[in-house]
Amino acid sequence: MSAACTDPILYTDSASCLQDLADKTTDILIIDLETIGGDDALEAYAVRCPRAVIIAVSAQGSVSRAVSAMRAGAHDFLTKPFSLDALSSKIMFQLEQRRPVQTVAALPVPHHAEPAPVDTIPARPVRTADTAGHQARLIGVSAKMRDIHDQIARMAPSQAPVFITGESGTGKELCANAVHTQSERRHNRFVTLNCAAIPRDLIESEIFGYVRGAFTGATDNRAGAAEQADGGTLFLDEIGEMDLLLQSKLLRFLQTGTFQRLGDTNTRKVDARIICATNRNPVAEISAGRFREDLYYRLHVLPIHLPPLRERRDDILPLAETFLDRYSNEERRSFKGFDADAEARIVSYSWPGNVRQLENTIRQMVVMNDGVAVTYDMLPLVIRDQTARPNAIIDLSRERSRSAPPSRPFGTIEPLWAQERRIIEDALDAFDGNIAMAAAALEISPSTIYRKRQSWSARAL
Ligand SMILES: Nc1ncnc2c1ncn2[C@@H]1O[C@H](COP(=O)(O)OP(=O)(O)OP(=O)(O)O)[C@@H](O)[C@H]1O
Repeated sequence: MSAACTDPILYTDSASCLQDLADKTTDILIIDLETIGGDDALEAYAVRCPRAVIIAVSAQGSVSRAVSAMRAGAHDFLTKPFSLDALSSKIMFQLEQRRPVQTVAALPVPHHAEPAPVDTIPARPVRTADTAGHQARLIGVSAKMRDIHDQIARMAPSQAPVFITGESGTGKELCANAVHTQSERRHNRFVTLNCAAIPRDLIESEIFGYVRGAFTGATDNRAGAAEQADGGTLFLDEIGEMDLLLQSKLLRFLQTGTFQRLGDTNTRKVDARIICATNRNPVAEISAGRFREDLYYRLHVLPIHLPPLRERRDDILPLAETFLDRYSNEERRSFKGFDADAEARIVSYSWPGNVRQLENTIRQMVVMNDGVAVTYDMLPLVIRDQTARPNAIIDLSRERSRSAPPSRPFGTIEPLWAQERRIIEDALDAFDGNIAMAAAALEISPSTIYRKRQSWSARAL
């Protein structure tokens, strides 16, 4: 241990330790949980020293205590009193895991090729797509989209991470899939994990998996998205939704290719190319302290920015025609195209919800009408009338709940979700349905608004 630890420093108060850690490179942290004030405080250390080995020690030696410390960022746990030998072997083990990849591969560390424990159950069905054909093609004829196609073709053969930005509905997931299907990884899986769609405290187990007993309800061993994407591509959508602690774990994964399932002491190694996407401004997120700068630079190797649809109007008609064709076939309608007035309106509309809004609009129109040509009158009111709220078309549940009597289980007290809903809807009204702007004004992420809307729809059913 003395060979591994040079210049050990003993701190007896948390504040000065944290202060010093900001300026020092620290390899090993041995943290007494009772001294620092528990798991919440431990997170601060893990965030401050993402590369350090963290061994938590505590007088309370229960399994749940150890698991919660490890969820808060510790790599291992020791119950007091412990021998120096025990501490030393845990540190040496953790340091071995951090050796460069070729050394780790040579170690007898459980690799993904390790025979699955008998009680291992299949990974949670994270959304995946394999070779081309299971996902729609990324359509675009505008100069901006031609440039994107060109970037995708150049980036696909690389192993480097791709960082995709763009407003919601601009096609970031489709773009990520195009990178995968044009790469040599296309024969393996494309695994998508939408960080905005799962509760924050479950994101880690969804990415890295967990072992039985890691937390209440973990009754089996489960592989996470990273393991499912071995040999293929892991697409982390809405990466801005990850909390800082998990960001530091992701950083470790990117640096070493290794990770541990939640509650596991075995280190696993996978070869997954990472593509991530966000509809937030990553630089602003870094300034606001919500996104780790070092993680950003790790991920932001091959950037792609998808422009909003209103900035590439040449794409609108080809997209609209593709969707018309697709949904006419699906719904058994006879539409063959748009008449001149309908076409002019579709092309001039601002499409604040981007391609997703265009696709939903065409689909809705096809379901509600039939004929050879789409006429101006068939267009939803919000498209015909530019002054109408643009989100009306996609938010039928909201109208339904507005006309429904308010649910007030405790007399005059409005439930929190309803108050929240009112505030969000007012902000949407103030910005003419523009989710990105409403979210910015409320200082929340656009995906939070989407998520809330989903939960309101579920209540309205
Ligand atoms: N260029 C395109 N060609 C064909 N379809 C597209 C294109 N761009 C987007 N779409 C379609 O629009 C919808 C939204 O696309 P996608 O989910 O990729 O957007 P996103 O930017 O990832 O959205 P979010 O940020 O909300 O996750 C999907 O149904 C997708 O198939």
